[in-house]
Amino acid sequence: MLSVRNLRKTFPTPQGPLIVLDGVNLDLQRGDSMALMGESGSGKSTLLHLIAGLDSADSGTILIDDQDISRFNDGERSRLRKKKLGLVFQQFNLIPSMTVADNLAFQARLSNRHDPDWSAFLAESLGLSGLLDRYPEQLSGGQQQRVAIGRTLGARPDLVLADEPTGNLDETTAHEVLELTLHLIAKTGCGLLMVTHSSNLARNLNHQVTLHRGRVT
Ligand SMILES: Nc1ncnc2c1ncn2[C@@H]1O[C@H](COP(=O)(O)OP(=O)(O)OP(=O)(O)O)[C@@H](O)[C@H]1O
Repeated sequence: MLSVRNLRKTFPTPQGPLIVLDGVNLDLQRGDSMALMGESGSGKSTLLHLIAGLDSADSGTILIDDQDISRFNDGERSRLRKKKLGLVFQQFNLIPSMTVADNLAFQARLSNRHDPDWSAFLAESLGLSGLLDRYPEQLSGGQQQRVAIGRTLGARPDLVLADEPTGNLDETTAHEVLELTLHLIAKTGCGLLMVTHSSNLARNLNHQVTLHRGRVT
């Protein structure tokens, strides 16, 4: 479902162009999970942003379900994000003025895919059923990230892109949140590409790749 070919990205800097991605190739099938690792500054977030259509590559192709999104204009990219992609970040990015229930339903409502049964199933699976009337500031970090993951899966994305989703959590909580996420990813059959610095966490995903000197190894 995701196929990245020969992706190149440079950033202009006062010292000249900085080559961050120098011919990246990557494949991810539906229902599969992949950990994207690499040292700080190796280009992991840059790659995720390109796949999410938040930035443009210099050259190369990004096929999502056989559509080359690197040729998409801004409107097409934003429609793609709404219809097919789910994004999860290290910062939970919940809406502080909304309850857990409304945060959970937010993405699905935006995509016209709100399904109360699916929402209730996600809340139950993520251990959030007893917290639906609370506000984000009344939750722990792990609970907040579980809401963020439920909000993303609520819209039934085909591909979830997660940038250090457990980076703000302690190790035990990070493992718990990841386990729940992988269980739900398997249940929905979507793909997961997750940036992590932790080889302990990466081990739980089906595939592990590393970005080094602009390439995936
Ligand atoms: N908009 C930009 N302009 C110039 N340089 C940039 C820009 N965005 C990122 N970079 C540079 O590109 C390189 C890759 O950054 P990126 O954030 O993708 O790395 P990363 O692997 O995600 O790092 P970390 O693990 O620290 O989050 C870094 O050297 C960074 O300074």
